[in-house]
Amino acid sequence: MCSAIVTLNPILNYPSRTNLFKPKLPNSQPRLNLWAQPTYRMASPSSFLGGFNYRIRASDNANASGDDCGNVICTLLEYMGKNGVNVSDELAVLFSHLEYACKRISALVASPLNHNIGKSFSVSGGSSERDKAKPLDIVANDIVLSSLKNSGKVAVMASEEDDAPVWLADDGPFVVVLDPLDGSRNIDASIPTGTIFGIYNRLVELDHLPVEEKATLNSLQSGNKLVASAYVLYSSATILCTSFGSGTHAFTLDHSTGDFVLTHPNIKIPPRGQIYSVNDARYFDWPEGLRRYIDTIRQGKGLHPKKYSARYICSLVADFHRTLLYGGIAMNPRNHLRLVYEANPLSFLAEQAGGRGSDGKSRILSLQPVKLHQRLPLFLGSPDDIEELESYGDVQQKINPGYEV
Ligand SMILES: O=P(O)(O)OC[C@H]1O[C@](O)(COP(=O)(O)O)[C@@H](O)[C@@H]1O
Repeated sequence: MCSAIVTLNPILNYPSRTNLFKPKLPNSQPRLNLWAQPTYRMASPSSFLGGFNYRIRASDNANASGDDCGNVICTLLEYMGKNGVNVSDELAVLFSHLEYACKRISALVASPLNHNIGKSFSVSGGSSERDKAKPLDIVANDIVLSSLKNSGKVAVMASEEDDAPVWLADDGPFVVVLDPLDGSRNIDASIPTGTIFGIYNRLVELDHLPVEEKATLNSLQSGNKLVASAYVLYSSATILCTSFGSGTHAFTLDHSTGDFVLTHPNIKIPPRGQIYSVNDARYFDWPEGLRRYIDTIRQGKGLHPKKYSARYICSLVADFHRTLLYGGIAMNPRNHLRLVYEANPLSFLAEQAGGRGSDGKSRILSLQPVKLHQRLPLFLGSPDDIEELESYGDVQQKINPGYEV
């Protein structure tokens, strides 16, 4: 873990860069030398955090293997290199393009112009008014699609916003599944939103199949085959939280340099929390087991003898991010969230942080998706809380009348 000392520098010192958000690794650039000259900056540059002096000190329990970059400011790109988790160059290129896409989405959701986007769009689809894609969903989807195309590393992209997966490159080593802008109906009130993505290897044994078929089958891989996953939270800070299969780590966007900087190495979810997160206006549609569980923990009569508190933003990435840091359970007990685009990537991050992802009965990552847009009940969080919840048996909401709000 790192500890930080932050002091205010009265002279704001933004670097005069014109290309803050350009991808660092254009597709065409050969990357043989990617890690040869690490660009570590020593701590305390006065420009960092737009005028804050910031020192990072490795604390006693800092990862001895050095995978948190030790005592220096460490960007996501650096972290992926030799002194960090040492992912393949191909995965690093893909991630740098995803990073770029998410910076663009971050700028978009914070832009004073985003409310105008709705006026120039008409969006169809969705079974109810609330299920319709919003204009920003479509724009975010296009941003990610173009970044993935440019990366040259992706065979197929399957997005929550598209009816079918998009085949991009026969020789792309990866498959990307994503929800480009989760919680977008919160945007008009400036409530946090997020992007979620999961990355699989392309299944080369399917290469001979027709494009449509191999695109679908590649995208329907079970969550335990994930190579990496991540979410990006667009909130008071823009945070990219990721796992490459060796722990869960979060990076915060430094708007003054355009870098995602490692701020939460090796996140460990508390074994138990004291917060439950659910839309409890649905209480009367819940099964008896779930009602009993929530009634019990609210009163402090559960296995953890403390009264639980409720927090519900109604934006999955934000509710999950808080749960990862503080512990407890983030849940949506009805068939609403998607296995492929949301439940699998977030369960991977939860497990890598010592937590769990469950549908109320089974481990999410062990489920075999049968449909791209398959929905299911989702419970994410602290291992002891999830275990206690599951012991109530009947926690999946079967009544799903289609809520207006
Ligand atoms: O209406 P509910 O059941 O509270 O669902 C809220 C959940 O739906 C979401 O908005 C996702 O739904 P969409 O994919 O339809 O946008 C999550 O961000 C949020 O956690």
